[in-house]
Amino acid sequence: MSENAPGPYGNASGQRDAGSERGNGTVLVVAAALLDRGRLLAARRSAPADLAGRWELPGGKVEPGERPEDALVRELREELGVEAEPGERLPGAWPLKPGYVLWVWTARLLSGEPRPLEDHDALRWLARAELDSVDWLDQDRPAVAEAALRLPGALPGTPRG
Ligand SMILES: Nc1nc2c([nH]c(=O)n2[C@H]2C[C@H](O)[C@@H](COP(=O)(O)OP(=O)(O)OP(=O)(O)O)O2)c(=O)[nH]1
Repeated sequence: MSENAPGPYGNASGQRDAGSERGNGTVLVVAAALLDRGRLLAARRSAPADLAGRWELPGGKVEPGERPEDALVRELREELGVEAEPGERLPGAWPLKPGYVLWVWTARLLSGEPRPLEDHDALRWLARAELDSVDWLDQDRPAVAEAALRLPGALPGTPRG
């Protein structure tokens, strides 16, 4: 996989975190579809005000020179207090606010129990049928739908077999 910033969003404008830019003006945000015992971890943001109270996949911005997978491991350690191992990258690159793009990996817990140490004030493990029970950030919904495909159990209304 390319280590470079995703291309299609390179001309996006708006306020950005210059320290996290990856050379084409796009800030790469990495997040985890942390999967454990058939459930996905959802995290409720505590800041900034416009995102607080909404649910997301835990993660954060890739720092200059940092490999995205390393950033993911670092963010999960800082935010949740766990050691985790990235698995597959979900197909897709999802635009967030202007100038930010989201890449998501599945991840599995190696040690620790997630706690909302930073950026979040609540965590929930959700089975596939429970994914709609939290108010996801709008921009996260496509990534969550992709992650849902990695959870066991049919979606309501999906024919079996
Ligand atoms: N981590 C994460 N951020 C998301 C998601 N969806 C979404 O719009 N964002 C936005 C929120 C922030 O504007 C930006 C990521 O910032 P962050 O605050 O999580 O990153 P960070 O831990 O590196 O931040 P910082 O406090 O070090 O600046 O992307 C998501 O699912 N996960």
